[in-house]
Amino acid sequence: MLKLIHASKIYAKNGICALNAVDLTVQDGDYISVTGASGSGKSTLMHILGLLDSLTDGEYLLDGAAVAHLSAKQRARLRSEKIGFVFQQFRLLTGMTALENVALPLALQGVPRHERSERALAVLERVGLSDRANHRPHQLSGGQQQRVAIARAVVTEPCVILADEPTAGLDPAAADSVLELFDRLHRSGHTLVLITHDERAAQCAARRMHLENGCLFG
Ligand SMILES: Nc1ncnc2c1ncn2[C@@H]1O[C@H](COP(=O)(O)OP(=O)(O)OP(=O)(O)O)[C@@H](O)[C@H]1O
Repeated sequence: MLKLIHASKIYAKNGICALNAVDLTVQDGDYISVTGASGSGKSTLMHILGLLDSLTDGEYLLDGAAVAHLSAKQRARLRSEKIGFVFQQFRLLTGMTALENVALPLALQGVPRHERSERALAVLERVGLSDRANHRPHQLSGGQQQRVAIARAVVTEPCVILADEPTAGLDPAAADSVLELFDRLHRSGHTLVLITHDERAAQCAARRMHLENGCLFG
C-alpha cells in the first residue's frame, strides 16, 4: 500500500543525499519501526512518506498510485485522507478540548458536527480517555496528550499512521502507555510506521528497519 522504489532525496541547497535508493514496502496491517543515528535520514523519510516533501529520484506509490505528479492541493487532500501523523510535541490546539482536537480532522473533511462528535468520542474511548473528553491539553499529562494526538491521527481511518519520535520526552510509564496503544492499534488492523531513537520503542514493532547515511536496512 505504501511503496518506495529506489527512492532518493538530495537537498538542492547543500547537495546532501538524505535518502539513497531506498526500497520499502509497507503492507496493510504492518507495524514497522525505523531507527537511525541523528542525520541518518529519518525525518526525511517521514516527510516523503507523509507527502510533505518530494523525491529527487525513484518512485513513491501510495495505494498503488504514483504521487510524483500531483499538485500541492491534490497532495494535501491525499495527506488528509490517507495519512495520520503523530509528532513528538503532540501539536494539540491548546484552546480546544480533547474531543474538539480529535474531531478537528473530521471538520476539515466536512463531516457534519453531530457525526464528528460521535466519532471523536468513540476514538477517545478506544485510547482510554473518554472521561477526559472535555479537558484541555494543559489539564492532561504528557502521556494522555500523546494518546489524544494518536486518537486525532486515527479518527479519519487513515491508511497509515506515521509517528515521529512519539515517546521522546515522555517518562517511562507514559511511553509504555503510548506503546501499548500502538500495539492495540496494530492488533486491530491499523498500519503503523514508527520513527524513533528509542530502542525499547523500536523493539515493540513487528518489523524493524534501520537507516544509515540515507540507506535503509532490515
Ligand atoms: N531541509 C533540508 N535542507 C538541507 N539539508 C537537509 C534538510 N533536512 C535535512 N537535511 C540533511 O539531510 C540529512 C538527513 O537529515 P534528517 O533530518 O532526515 O535526519 P534524521 O535522522 O531525522 O536526524 P535527527 O534524528 O537528528 O532528527 C542530514 O545530513 C541533514 O543535515
